Amino acid sequence: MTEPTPYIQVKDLVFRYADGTQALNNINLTIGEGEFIAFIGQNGSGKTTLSKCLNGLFKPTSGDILVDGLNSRTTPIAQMVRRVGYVFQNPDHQLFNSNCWDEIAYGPRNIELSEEEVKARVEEAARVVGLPEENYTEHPFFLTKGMRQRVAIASILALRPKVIIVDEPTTGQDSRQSIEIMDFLLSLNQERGHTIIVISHVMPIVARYARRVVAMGMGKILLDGPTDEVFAQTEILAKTYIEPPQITQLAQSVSDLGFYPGTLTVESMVEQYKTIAAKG
Ligand SMILES: Nc1ncnc2c1ncn2[C@@H]1O[C@H](COP(=O)(O)OP(=O)(O)OP(=O)(O)O)[C@@H](O)[C@H]1O
Repeated sequence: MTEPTPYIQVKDLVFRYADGTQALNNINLTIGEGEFIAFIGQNGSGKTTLSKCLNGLFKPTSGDILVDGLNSRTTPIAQMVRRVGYVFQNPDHQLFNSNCWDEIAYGPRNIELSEEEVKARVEEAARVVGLPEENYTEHPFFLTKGMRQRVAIASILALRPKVIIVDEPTTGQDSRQSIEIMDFLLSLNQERGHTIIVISHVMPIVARYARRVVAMGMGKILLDGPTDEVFAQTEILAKTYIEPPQITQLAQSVSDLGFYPGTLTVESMVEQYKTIAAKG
């Protein structure tokens, strides 16, 4: 597999909040173009803080973050958000305009694009997320949660960032809606070339969609690698109270029969079962 071109480089990152809480401790991380990554870890492990550092909302206490060659310490936030977008966990914390059009237009207007360019970007972003034209003038709060999330993503897309970080995209959604939003993020990754980072506590979703997992604990990176390899590291994961998906746990418990301990999906488990059964 060829290595993706590096787009974000995090070097010895430490982040401390104003009250002295050290949320990130010596983080080193490279994120490439076109990756689909999940940040996992128990509450308070530093996932959100790291994400806000990556898009320039927070400046490092020490260490450096280079995005597209620009150092986040010295790069104006308007330049950073054009490269790394962060979609809040709860769209209701992000949406504050009285209609969808103004919501999506807010970012492009804020970076002082011409009204013509703003219009083109809003139309494009609305089309990509599947927001019907009749909803343009509607207040976002009258939409379903799934649709509000799409408006939140559209408002980030309108800035055309290479990297989109989505904090807990499936919280409060049923399984059909979760698959819908994750399939949509996958299409942004595969069809439009965006690097996608999701923060998630839902391990079957992580197993199904992420190609790489960064597992955090106490402000540090505990594991970073291909999803199957990370989920095979049960002892390290247990330290941060992360349980691999049930299907992975099942494969691990019968690995002595020839099942791969990094099995991620039911489909893969069934295929392995057929092969093992055929051998008798
Ligand atoms: N505004 C703040 N001021 C002080 N400490 C904070 C602040 N926000 C977060 N923290 C602390 O920083 C640490 C990392 O928190 P962070 O929200 O980044 O973790 P997280 O992994 O995203 O958690 P969650 O899964 O609950 O969203 C925690 O100890 C948290 O209590």
